[in-house]
Amino acid sequence: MSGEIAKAFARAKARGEGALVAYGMAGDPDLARSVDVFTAMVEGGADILEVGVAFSDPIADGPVIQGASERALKAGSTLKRVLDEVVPEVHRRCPETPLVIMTYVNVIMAMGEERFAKLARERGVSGAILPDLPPEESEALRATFDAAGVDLIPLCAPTTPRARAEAIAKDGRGFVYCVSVAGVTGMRAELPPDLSQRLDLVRKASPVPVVAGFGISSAEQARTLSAHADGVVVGSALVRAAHSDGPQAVKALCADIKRGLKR
Ligand SMILES: O=P(O)(O)OC[C@@H](O)[C@@H](O)c1c[nH]c2ccccc12
Repeated sequence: MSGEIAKAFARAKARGEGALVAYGMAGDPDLARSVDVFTAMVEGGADILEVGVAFSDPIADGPVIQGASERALKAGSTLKRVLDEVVPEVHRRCPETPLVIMTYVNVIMAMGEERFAKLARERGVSGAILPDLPPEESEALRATFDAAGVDLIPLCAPTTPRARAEAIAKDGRGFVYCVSVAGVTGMRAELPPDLSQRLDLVRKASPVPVVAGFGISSAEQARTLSAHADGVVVGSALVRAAHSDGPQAVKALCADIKRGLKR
């Protein structure tokens, strides 16, 4: 375990707050300016940063993040450049805030799992989220990441059977990412009514914190979920704010959602 992620959740909890995991696309609109977006998230109160690395076929992403992914690729963003140019600078500016790489398995395989884990750790990465990682491969990859000190953060979906969700949670590193809705990333007006109950079940089985993500964009949604989760992930709403209004809007939206997470 990297330890930094556990500490970030503990700090939020000690302040009586749920944690905000803020997602941004590294390289959107370009590498240097995405560093300013991540910095603004932390200024707005984000507890953990999810650093998106663009991939040409982002199957789990809706239109907002797909658009960001295309802009990032056009700006020349690659995993190597994100680890060389984005992660170290965000880590230097925000040394307390754990950084989690979020990308697709192919991107990691192209670099080599071991090389990625070692380089990521050296540059200041605490964990990784790989939504298309097949379950059969997760054990081997978890061992490789464990050896380097990078937490492989598991996801569970609404379609994951209860026993399976509990097993996933028991092997969780960093935190468990509970996906709120079946489908792709993107803001939603309504979250499923059984989400709270699912979170309660996973949380009971989980030795690590549990967060809800997908579809969350408002303080009100964050408030509802904070009774059932240790934190929430906000992605598309922040990516949209960054694209249309820039870092100050990102900071304001993070601060607003953090208000919803006060217990
Ligand atoms: O965009 P949303 O609906 O707020 O969801 C979070 C999400 O963006 C981030 O965690 C994420 C971006 N791409 C993903 C792909 C799969 C799982 C999670 C993600």
